[in-house]
Formats: sequence, C-alpha cells, structure tokens
Amino acid sequence: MSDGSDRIYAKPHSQLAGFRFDQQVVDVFPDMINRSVPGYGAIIHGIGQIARTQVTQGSLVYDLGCSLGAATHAIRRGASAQPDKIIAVDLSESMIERASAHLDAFVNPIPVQFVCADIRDVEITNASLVVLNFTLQFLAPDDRQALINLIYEGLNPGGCLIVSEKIHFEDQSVQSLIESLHLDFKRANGYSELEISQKRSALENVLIPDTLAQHYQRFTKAGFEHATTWHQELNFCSMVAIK
Ligand SMILES: C[S@@+](CC[C@H](N)C(=O)[O-])C[C@H]1O[C@@H](n2cnc3c(N)ncnc32)[C@H](O)[C@@H]1O
Ligand SMILES: O=C(O)C(=O)C[C@]1(C(=O)O)C=C[C@@H](O)C=C1
Repeated sequence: MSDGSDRIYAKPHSQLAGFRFDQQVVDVFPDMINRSVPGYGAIIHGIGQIARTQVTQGSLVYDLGCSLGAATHAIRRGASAQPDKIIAVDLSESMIERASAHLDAFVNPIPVQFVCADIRDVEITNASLVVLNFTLQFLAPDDRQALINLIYEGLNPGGCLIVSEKIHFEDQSVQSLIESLHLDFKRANGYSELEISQKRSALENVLIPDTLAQHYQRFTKAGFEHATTWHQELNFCSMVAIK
C-alpha cells in the first residue's frame, strides 16, 4: 500500500517505459507534482482567484486533463457565480476513478461531471472558463493548435482560457541555467540523481515543451486578442488568454 510519496524512479528500471498516468502515478500524484513543479500550489490557488471574476452564472467550466481535480476544486472554492457545472476530463481511467471517488469529500454547490475521454474529442460550448493545467504539453505538437481553436470557439465573449505549461527557452544559455535551477528544485525536494535522470528519460518525447512565443502565436492564431503570463517560476508558467 502506497503512503503517497513518490518513489517511482527510486530504484533502477532495467527498461524505462515512457511516462504514463497509470495507477502507480495516481497513488503518488499530489506528492509528485508538488515536488516536481515549482509554483504548482500557487498556480492552483491563482486559478481559484481567476475563477472568482471569470466564472459566470449558467455557463460551463472545463478542466481539461484534470488528473485528481485540484484545479476543479480550486474553481469551486473560488467562483462567486454559479455555473451550470464543471466538466472535468481526463484520458486516464485511474485518475478519473480516484477523482470521482473523492468528489463527495469536497462539499460545494457547484456540480462536477468527471469524464474519461480524450480532450481532443470534447465539445466545448457556453464556456466562461477553460483550464489546461499542465496538460497541453502532453498532446502531440501538431494537435495543439486545433484544440486551442476549438476552445476559442466554445468560449463566451469575455471568457478565458488558462494554460499552465513547462516551457522551453530558445536561448541556450537561458535554457541551461533555468534547467539546472529546476534540477536543484527537485534535489531540494528529496529526489535523488537516479530518480531525476530516470524520470527525465521517461518524459522524453512524452512531455514536449513549447516556448512562450509558440504559445502566444497559437493564441493569436486561434483569435485571442488578449493574453499574458500571470505566473512563472523557473521553466513552469501559467498564461491566461481572454476572448
Ligand atoms: C500533469 S497532469 C495535469 C494536472 C492537473 N491538471 C492538476 O491541476 O493537478 C496531466 C494530465 O493530462 C492527462 N492527459 C494527457 N493527455 C490527455 C488527453 N489527450 N486527453 C485527456 N487527458 C489527457 C493525463 O492523463 C494527466 O492526468
Ligand atoms: O518536468 C518534469 O521533470 C516534471 O516532472 C514535470 C511534470 C509535469 O509538468 O506534469 C511531469 C509529470 C508529472 O505529472 C509531474 C510533473
């Protein structure tokens, strides 16, 4: 039985498979993401604050790639208007199972519908807020623009999209400096060199980061006229685009 601490890569793996959001990741996910992503807690808190003004009466809210629903619960706590519901989508059955099982522990009048599906197949409509919190980076790069276009079309006027991502820097010196600071962050959170290097290999070709410029170009191409980065810590940032 797991105590919730992430030791997935603590022992040498003879064959390293690509990273997957399976049951063993579900069992340690909160610990893993907090120890791996600088600013994760602040971003979840900020999503709740953005929800306070952005979520509108009778609209729909989408949490795409919801994992265990951390952003969903922040939105429920933060929203000051009553949306129809939050549609929280994830492709991992294990994630959706665990998120659904724990829903009743969070008492709140805003209904949540957990859906196990590919976010590329979800119909987005009447949306006041759409969240992609560290999800877009796992989609094939060629599929990213089409998803942002669909989200733009499904947002109500004034509606907003939050995209949090691991980012890559075009400038090699900046990339190496920030990357080494991120490795220090992981070490300071108790990950060994073996854990860090095995996780890095597992994420190769699975998590493909864009540059900030690529994100902004994508927003503009979809039709968004307003976008900014509202949070950044090292190579992890959160952007907001408003229709
Ligand atoms: C880093 S986690 C997201 C964390 C979560 N949003 C949070 O705030 O805690 C990425 C999630 O995206 C999901 N995912 C990746 N590709 C997906 C896709 N094509 N459709 C639906 N979910 C996807 C994974 O299963 C995983 O649970
Ligand atoms: O880039 C890394 O080293 C990570 O561990 C990042 C990351 C992410 O951004 O989603 C990858 C997988 C886990 O979900 C937790 C964190």
